[in-house]
Amino acid sequence: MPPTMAQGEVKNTVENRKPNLKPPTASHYSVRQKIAEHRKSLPIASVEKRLVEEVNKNDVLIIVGETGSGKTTQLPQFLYSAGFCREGKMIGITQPRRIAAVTVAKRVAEECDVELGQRVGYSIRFDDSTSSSTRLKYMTDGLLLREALLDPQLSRYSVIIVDEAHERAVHTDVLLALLKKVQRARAKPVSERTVNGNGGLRGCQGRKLSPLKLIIMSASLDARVFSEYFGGAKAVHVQGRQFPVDIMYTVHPESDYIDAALVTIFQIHLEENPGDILVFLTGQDEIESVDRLVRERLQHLPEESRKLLPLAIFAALPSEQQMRAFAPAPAGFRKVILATNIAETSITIPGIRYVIDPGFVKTRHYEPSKGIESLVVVPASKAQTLQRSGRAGREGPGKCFRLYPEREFEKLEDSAKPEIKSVNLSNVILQLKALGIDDIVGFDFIDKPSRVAIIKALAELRLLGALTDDCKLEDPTGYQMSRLPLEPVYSRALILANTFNCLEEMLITVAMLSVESIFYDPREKRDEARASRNHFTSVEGDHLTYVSVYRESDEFLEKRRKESGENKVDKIMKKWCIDNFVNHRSLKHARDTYRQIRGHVEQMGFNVSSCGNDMLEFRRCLSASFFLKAAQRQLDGTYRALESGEIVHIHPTSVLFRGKPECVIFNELMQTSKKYIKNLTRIDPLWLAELAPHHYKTDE
Ligand SMILES: Nc1ncnc2c1ncn2[C@@H]1O[C@H](COP(=O)(O)OP(=O)(O)OP(=O)(O)O)[C@@H](O)[C@H]1O
Repeated sequence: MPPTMAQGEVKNTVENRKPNLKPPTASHYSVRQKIAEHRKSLPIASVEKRLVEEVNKNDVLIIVGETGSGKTTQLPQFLYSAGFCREGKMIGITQPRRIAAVTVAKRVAEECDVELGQRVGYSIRFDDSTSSSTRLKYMTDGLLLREALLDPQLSRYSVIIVDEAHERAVHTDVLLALLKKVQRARAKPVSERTVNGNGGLRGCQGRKLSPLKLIIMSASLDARVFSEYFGGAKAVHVQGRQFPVDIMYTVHPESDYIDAALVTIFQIHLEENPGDILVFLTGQDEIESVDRLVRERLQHLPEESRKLLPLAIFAALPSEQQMRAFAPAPAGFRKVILATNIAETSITIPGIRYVIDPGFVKTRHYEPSKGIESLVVVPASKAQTLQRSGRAGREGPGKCFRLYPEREFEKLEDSAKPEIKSVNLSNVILQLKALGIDDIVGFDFIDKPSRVAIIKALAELRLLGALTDDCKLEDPTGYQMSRLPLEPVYSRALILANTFNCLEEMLITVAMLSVESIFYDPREKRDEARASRNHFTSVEGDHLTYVSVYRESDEFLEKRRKESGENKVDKIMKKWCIDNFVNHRSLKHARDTYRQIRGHVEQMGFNVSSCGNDMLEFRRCLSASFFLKAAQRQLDGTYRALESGEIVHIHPTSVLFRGKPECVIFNELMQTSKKYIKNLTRIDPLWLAELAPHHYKTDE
């Protein structure tokens, strides 16, 4: 698995921004008027008074409303006007996804006619646009969890709104469980608030706090599960949606949904009224190949029909590139936005009138007994499908093209399985431990993860040195690991690299592993691509190769930056990437991630040193870090993963595919036609016993 990042701390505050003092213009008034009319027209507007009353009466309230009814943008404003931010208190609104937190905050700031970062702001991993005047704070649920590490009673908040709860993202589930505890703690008299040890919250003493209001918002109709979890909490339904969306199905199943999506894109482009298109695909690779195919097919159209602009949105894309999809298309052009399910909920992309939904989603699947985590493409659920079509009816009537027959829709699951049931729990458990919650098996989850999954994660955390043998958070390693916004195995790798004097190399590795595909391998030019990358391919494996790609690009960039100046950097980098068959977007993202994680480890007091050309030391450090994922070659040329005993194969994209070394460590195991291991380094098998003796005991 790539080192999927949890949410982290904050930077770049806008505390000192000056207010905008320009006098309003006529066009400003007309924009204000339009916004006021728009707000009044939203279905939620007619129930403002009732919702405020319900929030006053109930400490937990569940609000269910159709997509686009105005929940995310309006409810916080209603509560602000009703006085919930008196005495400097804040309303926190959490989202499962970063992109939603940012774009909705921007929109609400615009609606309130304030500068982003003043009354309305957002806070996501490594990016904080809030100030001391912020009262409506949009953020990811992971970020609020991290805030709870520093302020266990969330004392600055009067209300927390948990949005898109039906998605059941792992952080949302953990957050809801934590909020239940915080609510109880804040309801107690001050003298009883310090609850330590099993199931408690650490450090809850302090001045008197008002009760915390909790609002859970969801578009799906099943509020029951949340209501039961919160002891029969009241649910309110907001009726109505803003604009109708026509749903179209295919007559027959499509054998190739990529091709079907392409055909539909061009049908809409050539035959339908103006309006942008949003297509839901499963991942970066798919998005990039559809992007290429759209551009190729456009070349065969007459000049006047070529005004179609493909744009991408996926998680690994740097924020500023994601934001391009939100800008209006150039005059006369139609945008076609190729997105993963990160564009599925909460967001409004201006201009979208058409949605194309092939009906699939890539999700994580975890087999705790084998410790295997993989990404699998599965049919989307009904709830996801409804969210997708909802993206088309937000500024006017829309159309949604589902690329499967209607009878298939009926067979879909109502909602996706809670993520907590299908992920490696080591990250979640480490966070709970850091929050002072010790009894994980007895913890009050909405849906309990399996006992095997909990036990496996606890064992992994013990092996990584985060927990003691009796599962207590180990000081200082465990605390340091919980502070880094990374999966524990990668946090541990960075801490170890500090002692091996190769922190710089490990930072590069972790950053490069956090992007989906660093190399660009067009099918028709595969040999050419490999040859052009020969000079930075390391016979020792993929990690060392990533380090040399990163370094070479860095050196090249530094040299050119001096020669040509800052503003040409992006162009120069793009050319270097094309020449070397490196994915420009991925490398850019990896460079960003490197800077961010480096900031974190420096804040923790680590000195970023490099082992220079002594790659042996780096390989030993990789072995010490990833010893849980080691594989040994067998007589028939296949490999056996030492931890699970699974028979695995080196993935053809690995630089070790042909080399077939005796023993390797790897980061990712994926199941397609076979079980493949990806991101490998050749190691000496004796290192395992030497560097991880607690796991690989030798018989003497
Ligand atoms: N960035 C934006 N630009 C233009 N209009 C927007 C923007 N964000 C929201 N809107 C408008 O406000 C309406 C309500 O959006 P809001 O996000 O509050 O709805 P919601 O009920 O939370 O929907 P969902 O459950 O789909 O997130 C949208 O349908 C759209 O018309």
